[in-house]
Amino acid sequence: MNKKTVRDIDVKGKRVFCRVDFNVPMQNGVVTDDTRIRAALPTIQYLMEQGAKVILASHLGRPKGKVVEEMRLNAVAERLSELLGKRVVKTDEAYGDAVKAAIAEMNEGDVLLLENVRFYPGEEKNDPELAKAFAELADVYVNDAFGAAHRAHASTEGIAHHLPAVAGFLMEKEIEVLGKALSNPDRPFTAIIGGAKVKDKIGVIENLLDKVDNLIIGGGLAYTFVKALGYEIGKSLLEEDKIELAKSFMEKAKEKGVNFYMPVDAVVADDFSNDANKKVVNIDEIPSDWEGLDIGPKTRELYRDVILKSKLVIWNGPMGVFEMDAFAEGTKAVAQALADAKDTYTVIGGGDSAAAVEKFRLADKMDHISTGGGASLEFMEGKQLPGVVALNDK
Ligand SMILES: Nc1ncnc2c1ncn2[C@@H]1O[C@H](COP(=O)(O)OP(=O)(O)O)[C@@H](O)[C@H]1O
Ligand SMILES: O=C(OP(=O)(O)O)[C@H](O)COP(=O)(O)O
Repeated sequence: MNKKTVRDIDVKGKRVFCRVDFNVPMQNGVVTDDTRIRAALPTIQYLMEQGAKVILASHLGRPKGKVVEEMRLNAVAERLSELLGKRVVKTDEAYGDAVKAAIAEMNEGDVLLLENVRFYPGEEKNDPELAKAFAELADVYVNDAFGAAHRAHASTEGIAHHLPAVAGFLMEKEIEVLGKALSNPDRPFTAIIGGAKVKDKIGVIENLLDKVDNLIIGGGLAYTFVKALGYEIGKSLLEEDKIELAKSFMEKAKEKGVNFYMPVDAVVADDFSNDANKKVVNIDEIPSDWEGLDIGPKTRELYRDVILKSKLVIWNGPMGVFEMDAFAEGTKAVAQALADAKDTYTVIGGGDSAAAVEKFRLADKMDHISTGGGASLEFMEGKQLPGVVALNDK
């Protein structure tokens, strides 16, 4: 990465404003998945060891510029305290006199967590006044919030123009791993794209066709491609106005010599429910009243073979409606193949794919699970991430 990192600056005795992505799932005021908090620990612990006063800032959810009680960061501060084995002070605001007073009390190595930065309308608008107010709290800015790096907000972008601005270790690792995957990939290089956000992901496919040897399509996304081949897809997910684009991608794949893999069979159901009647059919035999909710057994085998022969695989988006056990087998099979592919570097991106890998207890078998869904996709599309661009060059 051509950006400075925490290693390139002296932080001893300095107040460090460190933007993290603590946008974690919560239920009834309890953090239900602390992956993103744990992912930021190396940077936080490094700053503590170096004698910095660590001021952490994050968003949680989308409160739209207002205080939403359930989106306060108190539970996050508690979880972080447990993980660090040290009390983390939490302020009820993210800037202003009370916050300044709390910071003035800090000793070297102390950690303080500001309130949800999205409680202020200026955050998402990247308001220069708010960016300045954040900057006034500190001497140095560190961005370790890879998951929010595709957002040009006051705490991810604006503030970087007022202070020495460097990347944290998580940011560095994400950019390095994803960058390596795209710039100098080990081959065969395979991308697996699934999930349901057809509109968001179709752009990624076009870009990936310039880079990969194999492109595997699954999940709800696949049916627009099946339709493009002229087959009946029943009530399966369809993005009607993307059919022509899907056709053009299949042609582009042929021109470029990219192996384009689509499901050859599917698990279809007569209802979108775990208890629906279901059966396995060939992909050109989907009954008109049924919908495809998972890839079938032949497809699972085909995809497994491709994965095992690959040296690098990036995976974004589940193969089926894995939240329902009846349609989880396809996603599980792909996750298992990735876990079994010992000589293959595996990168998982996207909230649901990461959750699926966790659900099947295979997370520790993957080489890299990205903390950013939208961010990793935008990065893989070749877009510049504003949160990274704003940091100081090496
Ligand atoms: N065949 C399908 N039909 C409908 N929804 C599907 C299908 N396959 C997967 N999905 C849904 O796609 C969702 C995840 O899609 P998406 O948000 O694009 O993935 P990610 O979060 O990994 O980027 C899951 O909730 C899953 O149930
Ligand atoms: O959870 C996040 O994005 P993701 O679901 O795409 O991984 C990030 O914290 C960014 O949140 P946002 O999409 O509300 O800006």
